[in-house]
This record gives sequence, C-alpha cells and structure tokens, in this order.
Amino acid sequence: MENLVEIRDLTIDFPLRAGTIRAVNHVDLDIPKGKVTALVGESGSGKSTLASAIIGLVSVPGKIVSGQILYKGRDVLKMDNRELNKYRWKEVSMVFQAAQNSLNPVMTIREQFLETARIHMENYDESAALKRISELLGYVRLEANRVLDSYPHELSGGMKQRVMIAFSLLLDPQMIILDEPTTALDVITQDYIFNILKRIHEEMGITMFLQTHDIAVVAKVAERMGVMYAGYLVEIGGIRDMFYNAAHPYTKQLLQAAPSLLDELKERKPIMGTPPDPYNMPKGCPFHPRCIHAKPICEEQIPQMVDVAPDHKVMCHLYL
Ligand SMILES: Nc1ncnc2c1ncn2[C@@H]1O[C@H](COP(=O)(O)OP(=O)(O)OP(=O)(O)O)[C@@H](O)[C@H]1O
Repeated sequence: MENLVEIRDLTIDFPLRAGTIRAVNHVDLDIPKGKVTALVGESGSGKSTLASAIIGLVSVPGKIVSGQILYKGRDVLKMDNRELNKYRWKEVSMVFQAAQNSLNPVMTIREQFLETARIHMENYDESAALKRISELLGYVRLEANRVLDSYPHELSGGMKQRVMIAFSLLLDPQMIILDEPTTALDVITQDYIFNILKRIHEEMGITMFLQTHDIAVVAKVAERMGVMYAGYLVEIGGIRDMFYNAAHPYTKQLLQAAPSLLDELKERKPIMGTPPDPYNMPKGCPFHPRCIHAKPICEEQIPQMVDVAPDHKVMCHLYL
C-alpha cells in the first residue's frame, strides 16, 4: 500500500489565555493512496485541526510544536507560500465544515467557479474552464444550466454542499479532505451526498480523507478508520477489522453508541462520562477516567501504539 500522506509525531498546541490546549498529540498517521480514510471522534478531539494542518493551515493561534506532514515524501510544514499555493487545490483540496457558508452570497456560482479557475488554472481558458465546471457539476448530479446562474441563497443546503465538492475537484487534486461534509444536512441528503462521494472515489480513484463524528457514515464509505480521543490517535485499521475486532475500549463504546450498525449491536449504549477538560488532561492514558478496563498503570503512563493485527494499531495498555 503506497502512502500519499505520512504524518509523523505531529503535535499542535493552542496557547490561550486560560492555558494551552494540545489539540493534536504526537500523532502518527498514514493516508494510503487511492483509499478512503476516515477519522472519527467526539467534538474537540482534534480531527479538524489535524486535517487543516495537512493543507498547511492551522488557525490562529495554533502552533505546530513537533512533527512532519509528508506529502509524496515532501514536508508540507516546510513549504513556502508559493509552494503551498500550488499544493493546495492542485494536489490536496479541502471541503470545510459548514462549507456551504464559504460561498460568496453576492456572486453567482458561475462567477465563483470562474474566479477560482482563473486564479489557479495554468493556461486559463474560459470556455475550457466552463466545460470542466459543467462536467464536475454533472458528477455531483447538479444541472449546470440551472446552477451556474444561481446565487447561493437560491440553492438548498445539500446543493450548496455538492457545489463545494465540485469546486474541490476543479484542479484534479490527488486527494480531497472532507471535514464533516454533511453535518448540517438531513439524513436523506447526507446519504445522497455520500453516494456521490463514493462514486467520485470509485470513478476518479481519488484519495479521500474524511472527518466525522458520525460512525454510521464511516461504515458506508470508508476503507480505513482512525479514532481520535482528546488529541490522540487511539486506534487505526481497516474498516472491517475496526468494526468487527475493535480493540480500544473507546472505539468499542463508539460503535455501541451508534444506531445499530452491525447485527449483533442492536442495543444502543451511550458512552459513559464526558471528554476530558482540555486544560486539565488526566495523567496517563487520556481515556482512563471513562474506561471500564482501567488498570493502575493506565493512571500513570501514556500507552504506546502497538500492532494488534496486520495494519491495525491501538494505543492501550490492555495490549502491551
Ligand atoms: N482556533 C482555535 N482557537 C482555540 N482553540 C482551538 C482552535 N481550534 C481548535 N481549538 C481547540 O483544539 C481542540 C481540537 O479542536 P478541533 O476543532 O480540531 O476538534 P474536532 O474533533 O474537529 O471537533 P469539531 O468536530 O467540533 O470541530 C479543541 O479543544 C478546540 O477547542
């Protein structure tokens, strides 16, 4: 399996007035080429911060404390602005959380597409750009004739989100990052969009990296799943292995809390306790205060990542 992105020992802090929040804590993560990798975890677990770092964007006052983000072997964190501008859109593009609001309300969709194309496309040619835009709108099952002359407020939330997905494909990137792409939408629209994403992935072979708190979504589209908890990547593996042989007690609880994903998991059980206070993280394993299997060592030492099966790793003292 060839990796498109290799994240090594990535740590990102937010120094705030009340203290420093470690949003991403010594994370190692590979994103294999041509696959859909999903990252799940509760709100605040660090998914968005990690994903934004991959395109070289950490929101103010975030600080990268350690690590590397290697894209095809090149460290994104060492790229200058010119290199970053080329890398974003062309190599990796991102559809942000609540992306529908990133559309400019006073420009038609056509004007917005053309503006982006003009800025980023080499040898920009308006008719070629429009042809490509129409093709992409077709991919996300929107009628170009109707949508191009609309203003954002004339489109539904699901349509706007599909426009944003089409936008992200404009420069034929190798990878798209989708941060909670359907959170604000109703379940039927969510399903529709995930089917579209699946088809785009299958037909274009594009690498996808998806962040969501909705594990049911992951089951539908992802081939690999990582689980984040309080800034740590606590488990990662192939989707079947993660669903049928989850190793981390937190992953098991996440699966049990999801609406019956697997036949044997008909009963929903809420996850006990609350996520840790980011200003006051527990010593040892960050999950130990909520863990029914916690041992004395869990209160003392942060566990190492260990292999539990081929391509399946977990950060838990139960497996050390
Ligand atoms: N711009 C910022 N300023 C201050 N703190 C931030 C900022 N961005 C993120 N954080 C903090 O970093 C931690 C991780 O947040 P992040 O948004 O990455 O998590 P998430 O798992 O993506 O959650 P959500 O799905 O709610 O966005 C949180 O404690 C959050 O409060």
